[in-house]
Amino acid sequence: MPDHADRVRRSSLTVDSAFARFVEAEVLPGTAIDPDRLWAGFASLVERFSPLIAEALSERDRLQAALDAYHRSGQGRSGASALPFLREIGYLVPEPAPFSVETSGVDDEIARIAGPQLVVPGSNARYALNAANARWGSLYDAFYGTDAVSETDFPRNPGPGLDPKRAAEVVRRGTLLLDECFPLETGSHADLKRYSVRNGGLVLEGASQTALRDPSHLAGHIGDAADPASILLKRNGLHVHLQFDRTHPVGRNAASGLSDIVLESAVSTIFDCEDSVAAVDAADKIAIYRNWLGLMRETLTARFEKNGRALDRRLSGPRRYIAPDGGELVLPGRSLLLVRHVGHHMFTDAVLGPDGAPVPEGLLDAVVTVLAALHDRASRRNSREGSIYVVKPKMHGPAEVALSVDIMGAVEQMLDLPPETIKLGIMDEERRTSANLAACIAAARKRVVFINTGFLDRTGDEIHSAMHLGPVVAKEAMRQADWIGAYEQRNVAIGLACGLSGRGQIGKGMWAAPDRMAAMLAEKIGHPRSGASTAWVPSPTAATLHALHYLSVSVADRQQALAGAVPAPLEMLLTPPMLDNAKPSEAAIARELDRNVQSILGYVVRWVDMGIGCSKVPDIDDVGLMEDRATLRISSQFLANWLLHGLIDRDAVLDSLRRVMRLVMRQNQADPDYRDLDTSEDGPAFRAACDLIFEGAETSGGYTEPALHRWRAATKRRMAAAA
Ligand SMILES: CC(=O)SCCNC(=O)CCNC(=O)[C@H](O)C(C)(C)COP(=O)(O)OP(=O)(O)OC[C@H]1O[C@@H](n2cnc3c(N)ncnc32)[C@H](O)[C@@H]1OP(=O)(O)O
Ligand SMILES: O=CC(=O)O
Ligand SMILES: [Mg+2]
Repeated sequence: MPDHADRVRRSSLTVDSAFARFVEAEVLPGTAIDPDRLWAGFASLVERFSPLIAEALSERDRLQAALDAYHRSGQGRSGASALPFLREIGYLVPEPAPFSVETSGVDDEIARIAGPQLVVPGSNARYALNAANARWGSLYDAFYGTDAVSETDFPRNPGPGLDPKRAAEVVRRGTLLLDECFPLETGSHADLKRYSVRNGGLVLEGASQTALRDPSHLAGHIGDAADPASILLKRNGLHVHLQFDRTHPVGRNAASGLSDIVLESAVSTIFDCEDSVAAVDAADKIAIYRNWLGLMRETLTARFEKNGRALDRRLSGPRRYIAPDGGELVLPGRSLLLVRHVGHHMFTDAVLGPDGAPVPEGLLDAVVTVLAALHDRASRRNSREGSIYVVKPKMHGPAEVALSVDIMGAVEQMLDLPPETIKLGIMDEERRTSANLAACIAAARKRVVFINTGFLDRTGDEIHSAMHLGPVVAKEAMRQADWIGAYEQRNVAIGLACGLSGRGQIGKGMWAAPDRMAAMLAEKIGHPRSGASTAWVPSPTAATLHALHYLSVSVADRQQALAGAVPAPLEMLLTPPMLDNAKPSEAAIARELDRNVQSILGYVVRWVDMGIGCSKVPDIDDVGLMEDRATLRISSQFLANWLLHGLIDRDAVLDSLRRVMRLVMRQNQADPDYRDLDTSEDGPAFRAACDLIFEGAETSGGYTEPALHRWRAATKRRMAAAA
């Protein structure tokens, strides 16, 4: 039950006092909206949309119940056999007639420039600032600091200073990039002694004089044209900044003085209010909204200590160059920011509706984040087009997309914004959305700016959808299942058919192994090759490395080549990933159980006890994996499924939880905030993990929030009582 203490009345709403103060004293000033109008507008939004949201949620449950009954009767093992049934119950809607999206006022970062998309938990100001500034990143640092350059062949110097062999390899790899992407008429960039600019062209001096094979690759320079401090190159819409400094430890060993290669990296960034944060009450929501507001007002700063030094972080400014024609070229210093709201199924007691019930949290996200973005509409520093980019996750099918569109329209009216100022990113991460993707895009045709394969949630929903059909394949095998191949291919083919090329992004999912950059370099080039114009990365360093893929592959050319591609058959998409007769050995089952329990506990302990919504959690082999609510949904749904079908039993799960909790404690020992946590069996994290697994089959959508929120809120209450 929500706690009604310390609340104020606003219109027909009852609002947490601190929340009301935050909105009235921090968000509203500087906008033309006054508090009375805001709260009255929000109250009518709540009154209008709460019943519609409730209806959408019960439609989810109706369809899942119909699927469950169908599956219990043993039907639906192939997509082909299930199609008539899925049409009959309204799970599948008719395909729309061919159409093209009509979104206008879209910034180039979304519509035209293919490049990495970073995601950052909105609760962390230090990371959020870092993300906003991650538009540019040092390639040399990214190579030097990660396994992108082999740590076995070129070990890192444990002491201070650069290891010369590793540094030389970094430079060699940088030169390979330059030679591949900016080839010379003759020779290699490694041979050059001087880069200079003459008559708007790049003059390159080595043993002899040479030039860029494609002179249009030169985009600008900084400093004296005869001996520039920097040269700016451009390929496939992305800029590459060559930094020259003959006093720098790297530059002094390079004949040309090249000391770094700085890549345009995170072209866009998603500020996340959803799966990477732990926000269970008004205080948590305020902290996240305050960071977003600070970004929109350009006032956000963070002070922190790193390597024994106090550091202040603030937003970077634009970068200025002399263009080849002698004019000034100003490039954004920051990533274009989008904001991800929570899904329709979330409610928050930061505000209580006229009936005293928590309001739909998505409505609060819509109003407060758009209100904060009004500050940017005045300065146009984030969106030069004056657009506001909202990413809406976990929508099930076109009716829910239409509902989001109506909510955005109502928010625009309420805040006096021109229609369709708010653009919509559609996460294609629930099965009913993938299966009706064209209709989903059609429902948002004037606002849609991206579709993205959120394959992590999508995997969780795949398991939940088939919960009663039988045991599903293990997590690793899921990546090879038919449905996922069809899902990824269809997303691109349908996105292209709906005219997203040049108007919005077709995006791919997260690289969830933040320390495995060599593997990322090898695998994630598949994304631009598949025709996707962006893909998610977990960190600025990953953004810089993933940018190499877009420099190398022209997404525009790939999209042109793929135009008219036929989407993989719906039957394939809708064939569930069942184990069938291939029951794993007892040892394999035990390993899979421990592996998933490890992911769950490692993440949940930090969520419930420390309020950290996204963590790097060591897996059973000690590889740090990014865990968020979506990966938790997979692990918990997976175990719930094997439990339901008798591959594991309750005692085995409890035994694994007990053993793995000890391992998790050991893995976290170095974290000073961790030691005093309650990791006992009665502790909130253990119990949350139990709820996630034991109640997983019956939890609507297989979502993790009910258990996480319940136990985090209980922990916060206990901490408040003890304080
Ligand atoms: C399924 C989905 O919904 S995916 C989307 C949700 N997931 C995400 O948003 C993942 C975002 N990434 C993260 O949260 C983090 O990278 C984690 C939790 C995976 C790992 O975090 P850490 O263990 O702290 O990373 P690590 O110690 O390697 O690096 C920390 C440094 O990288 C920076 N960093 C790491 N991730 C990010 C990020 N996403 N944005 C900006 N900076 C980041 C930090 O600012 C820090 O640098 P600083 O000391 O200069 O501030
Ligand atoms: O939100 C992303 C996902 O994969 O889920
Ligand atoms: Mg997701």
